[in-house]
Amino acid sequence: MTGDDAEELAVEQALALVGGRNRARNRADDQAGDQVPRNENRREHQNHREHQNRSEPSDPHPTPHPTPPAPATPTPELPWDRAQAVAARAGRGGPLAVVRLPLDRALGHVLAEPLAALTDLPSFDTSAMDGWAVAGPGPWTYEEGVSLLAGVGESPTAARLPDGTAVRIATGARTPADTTAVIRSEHAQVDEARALVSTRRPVVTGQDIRPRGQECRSGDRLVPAGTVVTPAVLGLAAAAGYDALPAVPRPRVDVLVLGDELLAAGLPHDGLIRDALGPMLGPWLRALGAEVSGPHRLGDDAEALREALTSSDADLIVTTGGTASGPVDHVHPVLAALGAELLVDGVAVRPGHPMLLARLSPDGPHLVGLPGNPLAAVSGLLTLAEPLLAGLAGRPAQDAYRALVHADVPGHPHDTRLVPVVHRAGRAGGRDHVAPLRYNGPAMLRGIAAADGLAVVPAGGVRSGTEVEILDLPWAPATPWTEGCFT
Ligand SMILES: Nc1nc2c(c(=O)[nH]1)N[C@H]1C(S)=C(S)[C@@H](COP(=O)(O)OP(=O)(O)OC[C@H]3O[C@@H](n4cnc5c(N)ncnc54)[C@H](O)[C@@H]3O)O[C@H]1N2
Ligand code: MOO
Repeated sequence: MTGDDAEELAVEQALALVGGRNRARNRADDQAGDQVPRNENRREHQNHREHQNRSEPSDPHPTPHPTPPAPATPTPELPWDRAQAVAARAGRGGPLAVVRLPLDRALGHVLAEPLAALTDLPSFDTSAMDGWAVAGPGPWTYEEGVSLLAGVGESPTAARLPDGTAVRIATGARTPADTTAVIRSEHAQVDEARALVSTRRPVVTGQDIRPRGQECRSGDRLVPAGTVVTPAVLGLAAAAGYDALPAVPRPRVDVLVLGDELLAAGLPHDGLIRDALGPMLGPWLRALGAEVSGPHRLGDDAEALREALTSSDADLIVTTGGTASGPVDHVHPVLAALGAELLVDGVAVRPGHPMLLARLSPDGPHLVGLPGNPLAAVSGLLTLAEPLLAGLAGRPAQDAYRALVHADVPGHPHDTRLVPVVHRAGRAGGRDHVAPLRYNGPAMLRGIAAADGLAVVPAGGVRSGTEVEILDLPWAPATPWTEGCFT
């Protein structure tokens, strides 16, 4: 068994202990990763790290080890939902820029202003069917060879339809003034010899006519600011007279991948592994509406990291790895050296608890530090980067939704868990639900690759049949369309 496997096993064993019968806050049970006190004196606290694994004095089953003094001012990890809220607030902090984008470049952007109709829709009374425009009660006489077609301006012969007459009309053609109704061609009897049209069906005034302004009047608000420009919004905007849309520019994101052990190609060898995050984060962040630069692979080089942070002109820098306190984990020391403000420094969530959110300077970019373990990085992406980007892009937060979970899902003793799930339709009268997926250890992507969401599992776990909050993945149907999502 590799070290990683052993670590996963330890995590799963710890989680298996939980399932409702051991919900006491007991850090000694936490084999998923011991707790790093979060404050500015991280190095000082490393000296106390060995003590963090031991039972607290209130533990009903204390270990025989002596209890060390607690660190002076430990900053607890933020609860998961608070961390999400801090990130969302950080994203909404500044005024939004507005650009006017031609329709063919606006897909996936967020509307900076409401879309107000520039015209009535339809902009004239329109035939909804191919058939006959008629005036008054039938039968109606018609003039051979005269047809009203879509796209043709007002016909002098048919600008007004006299009572008792009919004119051939195509779907989308403007109806002449005084038209009572349109008779569909399949409902009309045409007596060519007498140039007479009749119908056996009752004729309702206005039938198959789309009156001007039926869908909207000029100036009506069609969709609000904050709407993501989908293909349908593009169609509506074009119909309503727009050539360009007022949009919030995409937030620019630099992706910095840290780690000397990472290979950009080929098979793992000699202790080196493939970088799984570089290829994943660019498309994922684009799917969240960002314009992405990178991945820039910096190795474990504090100076390269400092240089990349100070020279970035992005709105958000996303780093991967180096968030913990190993000898080459440079994120915290470099942020401290730059005087960055830590808005979130550790979150009570598994996987991903070392994730962090910082602001490099009061008007500088934000930085989301994703832990290196790949599923932990996904957790940080959804907890911190997604709400932050939603704010920067002017996109309203998605309403949280819940779904039934089929199967008991073990919880962490005191932290939230994010567990890959897949939506399943209820069979034989059963309700739609989500099923948790295996291979959900912090270093694994096998579960999330098969998932369409992450279940937010509260501390202690949930029983089968419980409703849990679901975070959609960007490729799940409920999420906004963005151009180049998978390119
Ligand atoms: N003493 C402690 N050690 C660790 C703790 C802790 O609380 N105390 N937390 C553990 C947890 S939980 C996580 S998550 C990781 C976070 O570590 P870092 O953010 O510093 O990440 P690294 O140490 O650089 O890497 C961790 C792991 O992930 C692999 N990795 C990194 N980058 C990539 C990548 N781009 N693609 C694929 N795999 C990657 C790396 O090789 C390591 O195996 O810290 C624990 N340790
Ligand atoms: O449990 Mo860590 O947060 O591996 O992700």
